[in-house]
This record gives sequence, structure tokens and C-alpha cells, in this order.
Amino acid sequence: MATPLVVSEVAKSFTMHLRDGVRLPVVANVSFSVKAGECVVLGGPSGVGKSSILKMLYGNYGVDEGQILMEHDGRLVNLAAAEPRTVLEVRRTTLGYVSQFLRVVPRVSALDIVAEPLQARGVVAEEARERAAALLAKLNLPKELWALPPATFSGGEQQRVNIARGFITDHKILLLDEPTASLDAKNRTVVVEMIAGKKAQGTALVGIFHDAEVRDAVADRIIDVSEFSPRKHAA
Ligand SMILES: Nc1ncnc2c1ncn2[C@@H]1O[C@H](COP(=O)(O)OP(=O)(O)OP(=O)(O)O)[C@@H](O)[C@H]1O
Repeated sequence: MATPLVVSEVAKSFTMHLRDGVRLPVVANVSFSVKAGECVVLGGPSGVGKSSILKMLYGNYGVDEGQILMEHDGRLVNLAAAEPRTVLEVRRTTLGYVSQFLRVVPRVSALDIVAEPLQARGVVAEEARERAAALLAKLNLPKELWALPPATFSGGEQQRVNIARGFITDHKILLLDEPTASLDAKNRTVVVEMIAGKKAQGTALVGIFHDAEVRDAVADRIIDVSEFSPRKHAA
């Protein structure tokens, strides 16, 4: 499909249960679409709702109104209304996510953490590990770390393991939450190249990048999330 992701009139507010159920509107009328091979960056000031939109797109946050349409397995799925089982199925094969921080699994090596999403899609262990090793090498993770669980790694080392895990599959839609925040200039450049590679393969990307240089290097379009501020719509 030429447009793998269509977001239509999505609205979200948080209910503060510890404050007498006060409702805090965050975004309203969020509408945009992302074409195959395009990288859309969510911009705007701190607290405007960028991460909340990304979490709704991944199905981590519920959606009050609107639709999040994704082409999955030859059909259209509205992730905003999908059953948890469907959300998990879409995540396995269509929708990838690189979070800001690695979720460390005790006793599992960096190499196996990176190889796991491929094995979950049926690739044999040896090939999955080879591809994981190639990505870790590309991201300059020292080889002596590959067999170790990343719990003791530095912030930038953990982030590179996380990026490798998110980029190893060929998901058609990839969400990136500040993937370069803890990286040095050399590795930021590697990630910019990896994003360009995904675009060339036809992946639709949505990301948050606070680093202006990275943002300008990867973005085809920047959406100012202030446009979706409920206060703006009420005015
Ligand atoms: N789980 C939550 N419960 C209550 N309020 C939340 C929750 N998540 C986010 N918010 C609120 O929603 C608003 C938007 O937060 P969000 O993290 O989406 O902003 P952001 O644009 O990503 O900010 P930043 O650039 O600082 O990361 C903020 O006012 C925040 O306090």
C-alpha cells in the first residue's frame, strides 16, 4: 500500500483519578498520513503531546476518538479499536517501535535481544544471530559486549542495542521515540543512514527527534503537534 498509516481525527485526554477524575485534554483532531518511504517527524514544544501520539500509534495508550488505520496482512486494521490480540499480531509483523530506553531482560545477551524479533517471525536462530551481529557491528557496539546482558551497559550502548532490535525486522511502519538521544555524533550519523535505508525500502516512519541536525537530515515533513492542541480548537 502506498499509504501504510492514516490517522484520522484522533483525540486523547487523561483522567486524573487521584484528582477527583479531572480530565486533562492533550490532543484533538489529530489527522495525518504517512506514505511508504516517508519519514514524518512530530515536532513542537515540550508537553504538547508528541510522545502521547506515538504511544497511541503503538497501542500503548487508548484513544478517545478517531481512527488509526494500518495496512496489515492485506487488510485494513483500525488500531484505535483493535482487540489486544490483534494489536500484538500487528506489532509482530507490521508495526515496529524503537523506544527511548531498552527494556532489559535479565540474563539474555545483547545479541539475543537483537535477534529475538527475527526469531519470533520464524527466522532460524543462526541466521537471526548473524544479522543481529551485523547490526551491532554497524552501530559500533564493542564485540566483547555482545554476549553480555545489557543491564550494566552505558546509556548509549543500551540505546544502540535497542535501535538494532527495532531495525532488524522489515516492519512496514516504524515508530521512533528519540532514538539518538544518548548517542555520540558518529553513531548519530549511523542511525541517520539506517533511517535512510528504511526509507529506501519503503518503510513508513514516524519519529520524535529533539536533535535539530538529525531531524533535518531524516524528516520529509515535520508536523507541529501544537496544531492538535485542544485549546487551539476551543479558541
Ligand atoms: N500517562 C499520563 N497520565 C497523565 N498525563 C499524561 C500522561 N502521559 C502524558 N501526560 C500529559 O500529557 C501531556 C503531553 O505529554 P507528552 O509526553 O505526550 O508530551 P511531549 O510533547 O512528548 O513532551 P516532551 O517533548 O517533553 O517529551 C503532558 O502535559 C503530560 O503531563
